Amino acid sequence: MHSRFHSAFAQLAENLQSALAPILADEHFPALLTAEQVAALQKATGLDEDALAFALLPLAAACARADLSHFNVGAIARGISGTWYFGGNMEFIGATMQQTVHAEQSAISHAWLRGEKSLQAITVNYTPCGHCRQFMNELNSGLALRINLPGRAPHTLKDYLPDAFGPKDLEIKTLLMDEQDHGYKLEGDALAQAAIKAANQSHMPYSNAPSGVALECRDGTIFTGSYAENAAFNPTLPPLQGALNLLSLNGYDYPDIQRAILAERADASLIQWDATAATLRALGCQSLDRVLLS
Ligand SMILES: O=c1ccn([C@H]2C[C@H](O)[C@@H](CO)O2)c(=O)[nH]1
Ligand SMILES: [Zn+2]
Repeated sequence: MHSRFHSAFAQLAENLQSALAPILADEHFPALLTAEQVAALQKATGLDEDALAFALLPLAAACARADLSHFNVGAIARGISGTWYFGGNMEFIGATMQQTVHAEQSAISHAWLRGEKSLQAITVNYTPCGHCRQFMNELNSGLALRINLPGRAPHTLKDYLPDAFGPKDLEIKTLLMDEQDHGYKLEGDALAQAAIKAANQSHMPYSNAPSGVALECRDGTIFTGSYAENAAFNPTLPPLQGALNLLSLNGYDYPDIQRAILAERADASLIQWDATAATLRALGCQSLDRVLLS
């Protein structure tokens, strides 16, 4: 089991610990539970889905990388496929606060990048901040998304974001997690192709500037992140954040990054290159290349 889970795991109920132990045994447990695993955990614990998600939250919070605040937020996004995706907040020392990933964004981006088509619910250990409520309002589940918080009755995003501003106000019909393919040809080596593929799936209806990042670890594993824009612009999740989030959730660390590639258009209205290079440099990674989409 990855060391970040040790103390949270030790505090879980015994029946949950026994059922989870084989799932968590892999150092690179992908921080998600398939529908079958969720069903098995329910059977072992007698918990309903909502109660099980709350019981698992300490493990999601253990995925947080809150090196600045030491405030660990955990979230579990439940996909319509039945898979559950963990998320934790990520802070990047040596970068800017704007690079931070909130736990809700982490879980949602995780689900999206793993091919989930829509979300049913999200369980979080603290009340979601305004930025996260706005981020969630970009999703194709819309205001119907269920939000479960400890000690509160389940509500929907509609309750937590009254009088909402969103994609509709800008006449945008394609929403986050809707299937998208911007059709750029896959070229170059495997890492370059992974970055282009991620850019092809990006959600950028406001700028029309696709981008994707691919990170290669020393053991050859590749993680990709797609750019996810938001109607309110600032809650946008850059492509590097998506890739770093997956890498970290899968039990890898920044020194494991061997090579990084950003795919974007040279003539785009918004450019990721400088922010991507700056954040990677802060994490000790100097080897960033750029593939130009054309
Ligand atoms: O809804 C929230 C509010 C805050 N945080 C994180 C961001 C930052 O890392 C830390 C302090 O705000 O908590 C979240 O992940 N979700
Ligand atoms: Zn937030």
